[in-house]
Order: sequence, then C-alpha cells, then structure tokens
Amino acid sequence: SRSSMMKKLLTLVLITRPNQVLLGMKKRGFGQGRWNGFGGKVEKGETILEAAKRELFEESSLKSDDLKEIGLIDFEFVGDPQILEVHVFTTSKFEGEPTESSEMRPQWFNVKDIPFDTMWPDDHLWFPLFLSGTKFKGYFLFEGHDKILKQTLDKVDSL
Ligand SMILES: Cc1cc(-c2ccco2)c2oc(N)nc2c1
Repeated sequence: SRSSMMKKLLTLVLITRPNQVLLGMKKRGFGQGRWNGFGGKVEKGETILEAAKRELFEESSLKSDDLKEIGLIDFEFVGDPQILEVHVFTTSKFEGEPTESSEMRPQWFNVKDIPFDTMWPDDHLWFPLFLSGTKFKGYFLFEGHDKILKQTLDKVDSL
C-alpha cells in the first residue's frame, strides 16, 4: 500500500584511480546507452553493501572490500509510485582487471573528460561532490529518462 512507501533499493559503485573514474557503458535494459557506475538491485537476503560488491563483480569483474558509501539519492519518475533509493559507493582499492560483461563495457575516463552528455542528467550535478570526497543526499524527480523537473542536493556529515 502507499503507506508503506514504495521504495526499490539499488546500488551504484564508482571505482577511481588517480585522476580517473571507471565507468561502464550499459549495453541493455535500464539506462541502456549511458555511461554509469556499476550497480543494480539489492536482492532479498543480502545487505546493500553485499549487493554493491556482487553487482560490481558481475558487471566489471572487479572485487573490493573497501567500498565506502558516499551518497544516497532518491529518484522518482512522474506517474510512477516506485521510488528508486540508490546507495552510492566509491573506492580506489580494488582487485582485478575491468572486463566487459553482458551488461557493461568498462572504460577509464580522465576526471576532466567525464562524458556527462551520455550519462544520466543528474550526474553532472553530484559527480563534483563525489569527486571532492563530499558525502551527499539527493532527490531527483524525472519526467521520462531525460528531464529533471525538481531536485534537491545537500552535503551531509553522515548518510
Ligand atoms: C533514475 C536513475 C537511476 C540510476 C541508477 C540505476 C541503478 C543505479 O543507479 C542512476 O544512476 C545515475 N548515475 N543516475 C541515475 C538515475
């Protein structure tokens, strides 16, 4: 029922190395055709952190035990009661070689050349906070997948 807020938990992992961020080109499904971090749904019986690690490995072949949560974003779509609660993690400590999966084609980007034009339209708003190590909470109301009607973005001390 509406009283039990309709929320879907998702994860998003951004891997960094000096002056660079690893992004994946989404090859199918939700967000297809856009560069993004690695992530997806939180399944029953797993923690959000376990889901982030699992999706990172499934989508990029990378492993990390050092994921730090740096952001919490609620996404809403006009006409859809399901709110996406996205837990954003980052690390620069990982093992493995980025490898293309059925879902994602990974590529390193210099921070000054991040392809915001082929990313979700909210990214250019909160990436500067993530890149400067500032924890944040955000809310974005989308109309379709390209237009942001309403937004809030706040720096926080703890998530
Ligand atoms: C609506 C929306 C969803 C996601 C998402 C899906 C799975 C994890 O995150 C986004 O990711 C980014 N960068 N913008 C996003 C907007």
